[in-house]
Amino acid sequence: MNQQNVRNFSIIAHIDHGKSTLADKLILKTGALEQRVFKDQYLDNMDLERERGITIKAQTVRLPYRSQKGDAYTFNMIDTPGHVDFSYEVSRSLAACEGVLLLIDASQGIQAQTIANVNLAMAGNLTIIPVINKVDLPSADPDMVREQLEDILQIDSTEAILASAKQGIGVEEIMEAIVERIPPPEGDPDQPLKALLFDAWYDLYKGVMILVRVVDGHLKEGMTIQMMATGHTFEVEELGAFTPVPKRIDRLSAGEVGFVIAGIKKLDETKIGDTVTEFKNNCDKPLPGYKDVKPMVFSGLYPIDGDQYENLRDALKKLRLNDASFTYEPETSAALGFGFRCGFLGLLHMEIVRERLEREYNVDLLTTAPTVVFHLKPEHGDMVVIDNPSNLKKQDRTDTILEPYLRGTIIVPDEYVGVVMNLARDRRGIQLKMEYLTPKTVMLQYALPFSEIVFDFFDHLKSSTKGYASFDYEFLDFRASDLVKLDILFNGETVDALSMIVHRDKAYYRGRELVKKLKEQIPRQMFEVAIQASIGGKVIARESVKALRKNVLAKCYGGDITRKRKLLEKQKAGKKRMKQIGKVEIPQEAFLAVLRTDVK
Ligand SMILES: Nc1nc2c(ncn2[C@@H]2O[C@H](COP(=O)(O)OP(=O)(O)OP(=O)(O)O)[C@@H](O)[C@H]2O)c(=O)[nH]1
Repeated sequence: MNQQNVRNFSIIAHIDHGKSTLADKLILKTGALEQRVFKDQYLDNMDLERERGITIKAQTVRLPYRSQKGDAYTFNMIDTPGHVDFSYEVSRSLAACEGVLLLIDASQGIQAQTIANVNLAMAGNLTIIPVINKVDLPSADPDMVREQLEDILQIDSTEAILASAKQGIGVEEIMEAIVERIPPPEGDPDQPLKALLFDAWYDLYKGVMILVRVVDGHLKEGMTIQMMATGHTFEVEELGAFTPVPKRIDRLSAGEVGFVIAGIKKLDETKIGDTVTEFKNNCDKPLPGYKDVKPMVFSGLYPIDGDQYENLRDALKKLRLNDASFTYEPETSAALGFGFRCGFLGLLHMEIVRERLEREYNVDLLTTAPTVVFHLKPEHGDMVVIDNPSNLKKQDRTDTILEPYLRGTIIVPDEYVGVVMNLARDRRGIQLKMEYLTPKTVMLQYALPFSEIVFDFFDHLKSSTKGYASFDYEFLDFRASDLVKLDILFNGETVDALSMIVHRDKAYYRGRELVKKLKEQIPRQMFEVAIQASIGGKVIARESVKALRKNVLAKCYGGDITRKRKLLEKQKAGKKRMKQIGKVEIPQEAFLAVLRTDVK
């Protein structure tokens, strides 16, 4: 394909503004896939994505398009995820594009992630085609969105296309705009190969597959390639593109996007953001690459049944092949035995990993309460990373504990400004900025401790603003805070997996709330269970669960042995998600009780 007739673009939007629906329509309209084989949201092919209706992993498809003037084009379309946990995938995708379709819901208008994504696109000097979507809705207000485009994003609103991805309105116009407005890729086909590796995953049948955008030169089968950051060399076995079904092609030229299979055994041998070049005919210098993504939220994963430890290790290894953004390493807990400490990008990411492990690899898991990562700086000596509160052993007065802060951006109608300010203050937020975007819409920016927002901030924000607020965040820095370790004891024994690090001013409140919630979660046992919260050895709260003897067999008068067995089986199943700690049996829910306590 002539380089002049290639268009590489992404669709960016706030969550639920209709990216996947539009992507589907583009696939259908270009005739890449027949209606017969088409399933809604074709690109969301992971089961979980389909069930939750969200896009997790960015997908790329190559689409043929014949313009109204009759010329043939190739579109490379990259669908991007909308949730803030996965925003690193967005910036990755954008580096492979010359333009974006900026989708805005006509009834909701510009939201926090719209702004974050536009900033990324502008930083990458990409052409932006604004699309006002969902114009079919009775509540659609395209004029309001046009005004916002001008006022908030400084984008010429006459360029906006009115569309309904659902009903197929405006799709032709969008495809023509892609041809007319997005420039073809630059790059010199006669230079040595220079390609950006922007995604990689492990395919059960084909092994590691990498997705590249060729900048200069070309790739062809049989070529020996070299990864510039790692130095590894491989021979190209197969090249192809998703159309959306994988299709083999023998050459990828400057400006094109496609996948490469090159006998790469482990995902670790590839580095996303790396530059791929030809071995012995290297390009002069690598492309700028990406910042490494670091997990922000940590939690312990333990097999319910200790015998499943090796299975869990295997499952984690396999899953990591497909998701390099999550990390794991073995850890032991006095309470829970052998397990793994895992790092995630955020809570949604954590839930997804947990579900995939249980569903795809069939291991029953116990998850401990998530925590953010802290830095401990002793007066003398090196900084220690604390990704598990129980590792914070003894605190010296001279120790400094630092916690991660985020820059949170909130956009709300002006009548909710007071409510948002109160909420941010309760969460130790420091206001950085307040700006009227339009006479009725306000943007507030706060420096917020991550630990204060990780669990329930967004829910509170949504409910206190009747759903009108939108929120986006990015990592800011680590700051010293007055933090203490809160321990939980059952009958005098500390349960390390329940420890947490909290701000001193909130420690009493959190301790009291947590023991109350735990009391609700712990089933009555044959003896009384005392639940205590303590800080530095001093007990600050206590509740107790009264003793009870639950005799399931009492109901079985007579000697019906099958019935008796059934009841015992039932009781055993009920215990599945219990963990024996000392003499006390603790259900999974108890470990997550902290998620149900108000952070305030
Ligand atoms: N009425 C109407 N609904 C739409 C339109 N486009 C999308 N929707 C609906 O909006 C919801 C979200 O659409 P998606 O395409 O999943 O949104 P998304 O932006 O891809 O969401 P994420 O992948 O989770 O970021 C779905 O229920 C769609 O059916 C439209 O033009 N009109």
